[in-house]
Amino acid sequence: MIYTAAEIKQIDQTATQNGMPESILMERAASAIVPKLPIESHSTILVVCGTGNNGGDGWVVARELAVKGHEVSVWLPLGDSKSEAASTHAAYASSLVRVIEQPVATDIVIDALFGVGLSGPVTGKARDVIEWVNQQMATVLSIDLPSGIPSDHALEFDGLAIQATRTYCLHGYKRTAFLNRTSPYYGQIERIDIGLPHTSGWSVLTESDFNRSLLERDRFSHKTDYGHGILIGGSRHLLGAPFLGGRAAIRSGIGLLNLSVPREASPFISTLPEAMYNQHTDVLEQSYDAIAIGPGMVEGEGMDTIWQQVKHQSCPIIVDAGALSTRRFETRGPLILTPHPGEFSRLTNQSVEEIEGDRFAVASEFAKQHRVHLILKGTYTLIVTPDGKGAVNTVEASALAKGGSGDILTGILLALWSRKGELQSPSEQAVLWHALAAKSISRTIHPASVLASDVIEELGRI
Ligand SMILES: NC(=O)C1=CN([C@@H]2O[C@H](COP(=O)(O)OP(=O)(O)OC[C@H]3O[C@@H](n4cnc5c(N)ncnc54)[C@H](OP(=O)(O)O)[C@@H]3O)[C@@H](O)[C@H]2O)[C@H](O)CC1
Ligand SMILES: [K+]
Repeated sequence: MIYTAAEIKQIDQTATQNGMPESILMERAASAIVPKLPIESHSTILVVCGTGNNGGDGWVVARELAVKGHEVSVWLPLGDSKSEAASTHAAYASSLVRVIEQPVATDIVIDALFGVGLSGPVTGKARDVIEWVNQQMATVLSIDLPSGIPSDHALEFDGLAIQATRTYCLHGYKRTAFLNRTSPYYGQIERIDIGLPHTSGWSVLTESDFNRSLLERDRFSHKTDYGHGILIGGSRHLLGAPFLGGRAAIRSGIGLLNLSVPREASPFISTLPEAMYNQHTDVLEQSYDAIAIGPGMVEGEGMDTIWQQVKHQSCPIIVDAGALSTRRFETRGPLILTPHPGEFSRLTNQSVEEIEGDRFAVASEFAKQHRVHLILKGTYTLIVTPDGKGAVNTVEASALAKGGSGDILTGILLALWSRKGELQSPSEQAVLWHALAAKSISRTIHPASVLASDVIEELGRI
């Protein structure tokens, strides 16, 4: 689960009001973190504590490590704790550890300077402290967040934060763990359960969330059980995209596929004989289980006429690439938009920087406002439902950073949305499958060298 700072504070406050004091939560955090710390018996440890509750967590971790016999120093560069819970822990812990005035080089630095209480870019003496930590050769282990990293968005982030080796995120992840600008500071991330209830609208997708039964087939099934979709794509100069999407749809198990392509694509039809063909100028007569429109399309070239027909269909409609260029949100069935940040910038009139700096909020707002399913592509693709809730894909695959990848995702989406509503979250599963196939093929072919078609062939191998 992923939380904003305000959500964490709310959960914290509810717990406190119902008899679960912050000091106990700190205790829980520390006892969950300490066994996970990559610390050897001879390691020297410096815990850098700030004045808030993040510092309080640091104090309890320091105490526990000292009790276990480690050599621990605590540095309070910003002065004594201001929080009551943290001060209580500090009072006892300071009798067990060495409190130092000047920092010394150690093997391990535990960063408990700032957590979700940081607001805006770091000011004052803390800037020097962060720079000092970043100059050390030590393994840096951050509690909750790498200090200096904001929790929710990167819009005001000025680049000054602790570079962690590893970050232990309390209760849930923070949004900035999945933004391009801030995620590198986290190092490896690990979530720490502190026994609070989960209430977030955002979840994290990992490899284990991929539903492997997607690939199962009933021995008595028929092609119509797996859906009939149509992919409309291509333009005079972009003829490959619909074929990539179509092949991906077939490799993702679609029962029947129509490809609607421009007349100029005729020479390529023999490359995908498994599909049935239409031309863009044909009337959409049949009803389909899902429609995908856009790969390789450009504005003009009959797009408006095609859209007029498509929008009256009541099945799910996946809109990608060229078909995203105009704001078409009125459909009878579910509408699934798949922009990359540049396309999303044109849809929202916000800059790419604004979108990338605050993806979760911008994507959620847009999905709610237009009542659409949104797949905002990127290293951490967001999959948002019309209620503004969503998931972030954390299966990273650098092989996807090339032309053709989006067409493949559209094909997988078409196949999964065609399956007559039997799947729980077709968009999430499609994004995962796409990333897993790319990750899998990258084990035998270097990611820089992987072709979009290689990813398609891998779909059936994971
Ligand atoms: N439910 C949970 O997950 C729990 C998490 N816990 C931990 O508590 C912190 C949050 O603690 P909080 O006290 O709210 O805040 P911090 O410790 O992160 O930081 C507060 C101090 O930061 C100073 N500050 C704020 N902004 C700036 C800035 N731009 N530059 C410099 N300094 C800044 C602020 O100082 P002021 O003098 O301005 O007030 C505060 O002193 C959370 O992250 C977890 O680690 C709890 O353990 C309980 C449960
Ligand atoms: K921290």
